[in-house]
Amino acid sequence: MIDVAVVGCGAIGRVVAGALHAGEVPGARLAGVVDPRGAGGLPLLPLDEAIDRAGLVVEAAGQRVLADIGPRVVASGRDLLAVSVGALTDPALLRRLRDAGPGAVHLTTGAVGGLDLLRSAARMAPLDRVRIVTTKRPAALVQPWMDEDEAARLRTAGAPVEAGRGPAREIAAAFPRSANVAAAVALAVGDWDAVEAVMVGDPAADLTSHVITAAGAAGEYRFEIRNRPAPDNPATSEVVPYAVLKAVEDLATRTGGFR
Ligand SMILES: NC(=O)C1=CN([C@@H]2O[C@H](COP(=O)(O)OP(=O)(O)OC[C@H]3O[C@@H](n4cnc5c(N)ncnc54)[C@H](OP(=O)(O)O)[C@@H]3O)[C@@H](O)[C@H]2O)C=CC1
Ligand SMILES: O=C([O-])CC(=O)C(=O)O
Repeated sequence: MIDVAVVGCGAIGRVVAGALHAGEVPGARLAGVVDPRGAGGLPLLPLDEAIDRAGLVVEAAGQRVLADIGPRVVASGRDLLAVSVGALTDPALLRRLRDAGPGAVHLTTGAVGGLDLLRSAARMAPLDRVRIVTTKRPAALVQPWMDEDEAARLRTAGAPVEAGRGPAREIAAAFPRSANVAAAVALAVGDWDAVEAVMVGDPAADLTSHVITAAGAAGEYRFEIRNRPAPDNPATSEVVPYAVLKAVEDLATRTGGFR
């Protein structure tokens, strides 16, 4: 049985911690939740105690928190399941997490699919022309670094507007609550520079979409994902905590079963 600590009790962490606490994940149980805002009735722990008690720490709190706590978690010998994978745009953090050990780092597939096939194709030969176009409700894409005009252009958009376009490394850092998937694609193809990310705000986007395209010697790929936004955080797709729970279950039941 793995004891799991969940850091961050928002749209993702609350569902993950709730399912673990209710005994819904074979081989895993909740050690506690870390969140300065509280844990909505779930057992709340200070970070140090959570790391102490857990075999696996799930980060579901944001890119800055992953950067702050990640190296410490793996250095303590606990495994880390990272949700805010856009933090890995920082090469120094990526290196520290890779080298820190003895705990291992696992990444959730989060809001997207197709990463396994992209990884296989890139292993055969480098992929080029990799792109991810993310379309969400415009308000979810407003960022603190935007000037008034840019933020207003998004907030009042009556039609789709491009909010950002560039290398996955830049876009995943510029939209930390919305473009972790761009980092996930770059990590899957093993090349930050090969992946272009485009962020679109669309007032008619009832569903959040991620369209991933890639081409290379292995073939041509197009994955279109259309996710329902989480009711309490429209920047996050509702399916994400279930991707986390699937990863926790896979880690907890490494022997036997079908994946
Ligand atoms: N890989 C993927 O596909 C996806 C990744 N994400 C990533 O997951 C993150 C979490 O998403 P979501 O649950 O929707 O976000 P929420 O904002 O709903 O929840 C995050 C929670 O973490 C809390 N928190 C902040 N700092 C800390 C800290 N130091 N320790 C513990 N808890 C803390 C927040 O509190 P407060 O509000 O007070 O800051 C909040 O309660 C996003 O920021 C994003 O980076 C999201 C969607 C998809
Ligand atoms: O949940 C989503 O659809 C994607 C997202 O916010 C992210 O990658 O940060």
